[in-house]
Amino acid sequence: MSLSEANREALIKAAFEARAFSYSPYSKFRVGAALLAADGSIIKGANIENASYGGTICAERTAIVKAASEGKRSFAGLAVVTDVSSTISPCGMCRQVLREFCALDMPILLVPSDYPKPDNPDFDSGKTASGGVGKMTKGGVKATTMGELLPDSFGPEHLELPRGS
Ligand SMILES: O=c1ccn([C@H]2C[C@H](O)[C@@H](CO)O2)c(=O)[nH]1
Ligand SMILES: [Zn+2]
Repeated sequence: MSLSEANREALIKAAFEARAFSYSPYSKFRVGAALLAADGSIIKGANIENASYGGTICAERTAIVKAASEGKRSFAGLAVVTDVSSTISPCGMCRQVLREFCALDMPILLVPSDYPKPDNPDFDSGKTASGGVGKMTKGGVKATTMGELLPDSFGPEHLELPRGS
């Protein structure tokens, strides 16, 4: 699976738009996520914090729960942007929640807050990002996939397996 250039740009723009609605008075760390659904629509989500702290919901889960609860359960890509210029990866809990609905080869774009970063030989090299999964791509975007972020994962298909007695 791969994203067209137009879809990639639309998804990145939507992630920035989503970030504007972050409710993050405690961490002051805004996050925006945008999911491209199989029907071509884009669903946005922001992190929504809570005075209890533990009730906080990340941007990625906001987006996927918004989508799934409106009947969209098949996706072609995800983009995530935060307030920092290094690329930030979804937390463990979000990876598992995304895994429920996203194919292992679904592209995930991790976008720096200063996107597009100026040209740099590494940014279009397709090199593996240092110290982790994914490839560096145009504008400083780290491109990875669901399966790279959550290898050897547990998913809905495993509940269909025959059970031992
Ligand atoms: O991938 C991430 C990482 C963090 N956060 C949120 C949760 C919390 O509101 C704030 C700080 O952890 O950032 C996200 O939304 N997505
Ligand atoms: Zn998360």
